[in-house]
Amino acid sequence: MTESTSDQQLLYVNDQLSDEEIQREADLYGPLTDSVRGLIAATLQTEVGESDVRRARALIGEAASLLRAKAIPGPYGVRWGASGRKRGWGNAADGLRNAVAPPLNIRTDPDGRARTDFHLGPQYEGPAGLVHGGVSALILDQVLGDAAVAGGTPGMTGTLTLRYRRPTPLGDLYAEARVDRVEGVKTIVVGHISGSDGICVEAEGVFILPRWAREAIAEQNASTAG
Ligand SMILES: CCCCCCCCCCCC(=O)SCCNC(=O)CCNC(=O)[C@H](O)C(C)(C)COP(=O)(O)OP(=O)(O)OC[C@H]1O[C@@H](n2cnc3c(N)ncnc32)[C@H](O)[C@@H]1OP(=O)(O)O
Repeated sequence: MTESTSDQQLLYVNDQLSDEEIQREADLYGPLTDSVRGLIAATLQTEVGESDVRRARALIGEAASLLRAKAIPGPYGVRWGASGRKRGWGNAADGLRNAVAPPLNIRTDPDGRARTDFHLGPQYEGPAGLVHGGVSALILDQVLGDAAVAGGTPGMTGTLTLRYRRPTPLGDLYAEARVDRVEGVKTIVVGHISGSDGICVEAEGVFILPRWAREAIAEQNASTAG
């Protein structure tokens, strides 16, 4: 195992928070994240005068100092509470505490399906009035990955193949994914994003349970059997 792999594994933390504590945190930080999303859109769209822009900068700086007074030093990582509920709240695609993440609320089924209705505002623009192709890839990577997790065969994205069939409009959109097949440590998932005119982007992903996770599971199984 390389040093960076073991450093990365330190970011998987079981912090034993109760479901009530997790919910309290979600109720506190979720709205903060939404406020910052609103700020990002306002920063993009504002046409106020120079003095108001300068005043807004000072207020934002004050808010950032307030929040930084007590903060974790690096990435959020992935945390589990006492009941096993997982929080990837720093995730760039759907982290509850990450204002960069599009506002996805992905629902999953244990048969290996995931879906989400979502809205992309002006901060996700690529071509004029249209969704940036990289943003579509980000969303599909997450939705397909969540389908693999829901089906019980999680993995890191090994390969993600996209076909941009028609321009994706900003606004109300839908994405879904399903596990197509499992081949050993590889889970092949297919999905798409659609808008009001139909499917805009199709995706196929190969999600692979990494070697270190396979070794950890094998060690756990050996110690249980022994
Ligand atoms: C707990 C999990 C967290 C689960 C987390 C859930 C969140 C999901 C959503 C977030 C998704 C992300 O952003 S993930 C971040 C982006 N992805 C990454 O950074 C991955 C970087 N790459 C890697 O870490 C690695 O290369 C892996 C894990 C992909 C594969 O490494 P490995 O595990 O050592 O693989 P290895 O033993 O050589 O090969 C196993 C099998 O996979 C095939 N294979 C190997 N690489 C690839 C590949 N890129 N694309 C296709 N197939 C591949 C091999 O041919 C072999 O097939 P066969 O001989 O068995 O047929």
